[in-house]
Amino acid sequence: MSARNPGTKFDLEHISKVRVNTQAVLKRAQHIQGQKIPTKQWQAAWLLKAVTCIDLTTLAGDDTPSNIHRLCLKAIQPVEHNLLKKMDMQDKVTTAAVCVYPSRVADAAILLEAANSNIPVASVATGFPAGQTPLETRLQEVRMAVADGATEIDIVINRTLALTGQWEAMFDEICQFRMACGNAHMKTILAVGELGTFTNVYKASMVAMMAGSDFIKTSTGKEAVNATYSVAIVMARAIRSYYLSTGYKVGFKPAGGIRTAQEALVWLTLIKEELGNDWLCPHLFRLGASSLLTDIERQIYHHVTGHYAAYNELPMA
Ligand SMILES: O=C[C@H](O)COP(=O)(O)O
Repeated sequence: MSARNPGTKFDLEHISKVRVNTQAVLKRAQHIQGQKIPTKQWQAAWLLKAVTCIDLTTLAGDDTPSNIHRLCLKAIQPVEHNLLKKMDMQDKVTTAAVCVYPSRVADAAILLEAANSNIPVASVATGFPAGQTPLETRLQEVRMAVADGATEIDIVINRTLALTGQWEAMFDEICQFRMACGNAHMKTILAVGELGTFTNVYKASMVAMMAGSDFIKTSTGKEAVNATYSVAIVMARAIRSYYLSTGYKVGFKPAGGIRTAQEALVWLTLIKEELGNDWLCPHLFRLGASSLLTDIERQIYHHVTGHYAAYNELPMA
């Protein structure tokens, strides 16, 4: 991770002045989508970069110790060794983190320690996904996840406070979550699909960063609308503006519904264009995804071998 963001004082004047130009954002998003993604010869390398930025996630009601173990083993070796060798990759490639519910943190932490891996365990918390539980319960959840071994905490904001314009109250809550995180890095999920306007998304991004978030994250993956390119542009502009005024680089994590290698390439392009190369690393960019890796593996296999035979699938006669 880069230097921790210590946060700033709550700046009501700055927050009240924010007005986002929706048309300009939509136009920019269209432009990014129409951009040429990396040429074929570079795509395997870009896809490998995407793998190293994935928070490999399972957030399901039927999660058990065994599927958490499988998730961790996949995070330790996300791409087959032979393929890496063919790409002249000597380094170990792992995903950036695993991301699980608080009750499953210990399962992941114990397995990763036994496997001698330092892949961080990220835990969602604070009443994920809706955040509609009492503040004390939400704080307690953060403390328990940290005690069980999570070194990254993905908190959800209180959308009620955002939608009723109580930005300072939201700032105060996030500051308390930050305290409860201790040394763990804090990613703040805005649940953009429930914030109504781009202006609210920008304001929520700013408040989250002022309160000391190390990352801002689009979505829980459980809202009807999750990570979109237009919302990402709004959040990236807020990150850039916060960096210019404080000198601190806050990370960005799109999450929810990201399933294909092609989308991963667009996300990397967007970050490169909006925030620059510094952000193209796991310290400042994560892809939150439960089912993206399979397609990336398939595409890497295709690029390396020249075949489109379905990787990890039975060959057709
Ligand atoms: O935080 C990560 C998201 O919950 C993952 O969403 P997804 O299951 O749609 O990939």
